[in-house]
Amino acid sequence: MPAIAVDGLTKSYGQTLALDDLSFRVEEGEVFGFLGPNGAGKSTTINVLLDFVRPTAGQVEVLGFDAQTRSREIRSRTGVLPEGYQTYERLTARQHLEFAMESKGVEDDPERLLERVDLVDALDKKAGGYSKGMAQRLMLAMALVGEPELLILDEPSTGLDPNGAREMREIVRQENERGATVFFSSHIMEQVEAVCDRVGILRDGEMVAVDSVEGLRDSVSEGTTLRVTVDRIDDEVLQAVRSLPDVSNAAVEDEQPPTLVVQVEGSKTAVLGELENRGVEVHDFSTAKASLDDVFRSYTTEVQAR
Ligand SMILES: Nc1ncnc2c1ncn2[C@@H]1O[C@H](COP(=O)(O)OP(=O)(O)OP(=O)(O)O)[C@@H](O)[C@H]1O
Repeated sequence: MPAIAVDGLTKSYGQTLALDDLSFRVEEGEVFGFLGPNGAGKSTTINVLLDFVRPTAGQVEVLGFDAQTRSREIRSRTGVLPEGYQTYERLTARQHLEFAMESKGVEDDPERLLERVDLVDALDKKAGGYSKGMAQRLMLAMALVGEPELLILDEPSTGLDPNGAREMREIVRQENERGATVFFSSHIMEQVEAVCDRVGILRDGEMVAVDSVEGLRDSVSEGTTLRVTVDRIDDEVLQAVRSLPDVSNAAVEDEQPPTLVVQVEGSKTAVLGELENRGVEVHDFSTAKASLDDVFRSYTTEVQAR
């Protein structure tokens, strides 16, 4: 049974088509990153999963339960960190957690939860005085209440400094090791790259790619960037490299020392071999995979590089 099964989900807000026949699965036990630019439909999708928003068309199941008719069962088994959190100024962290326990009908230990998110010092402090990062940590602790089967985190690193973001990633890993499925939306490539088994990229309400980070990287045309430092580059050499079958682009990056930057689809040895055949001495070379940022840009900008 998939943890999340979305089939033909469409959502219109009046004239605005927020989700357009969206289908995807999140398998049990995986960490799934849900990426997309502003307005792509990430929050709308999450709101449908939790039955805060009703679909115009389509089927949605979460943990095997229909999202519309069995939302109570879903919510009691799911930990949610919503976008645009709101803490209650007059309640302490402990009271927030007690409230979360009560509404889910589960028992948990507020102190242990706050230790996990590094907020135990604020146990009995009112949330009115919290920084943004503290409030976000508290919301995360609330999502963790009762060891949920599924965690849905909407932009979880909002308001967190780099340390907080790292700790958040660590918590995602721990929760996943304990057996939870994690579904989180983000604009932040690093977050997704570091913890996700698979990534789905949403654009204008449609899923334009779903794959592992590695698979997505391989799918964009600039698969690997090869940077070669040589003793000389002339036009003839450059043209010869450009006309190799696996090369999509080649350019002179630097004159001193002469450096070629080559986008290769397949093996880099053909490039190095061609240079050698032409009597060009290779001093040094390095390869870099397309970053997830490149992948994201290639799938979500108007003129797709594919
Ligand atoms: N309640 C609403 N009423 C009208 N239009 C809405 C409503 N909620 C969302 N939309 C529209 O639906 C589209 C998708 O919005 P959504 O908030 O789901 O995107 P998102 O990917 O979560 O964006 P962001 O990254 O900015 O949070 C947008 O065009 C948005 O303007």
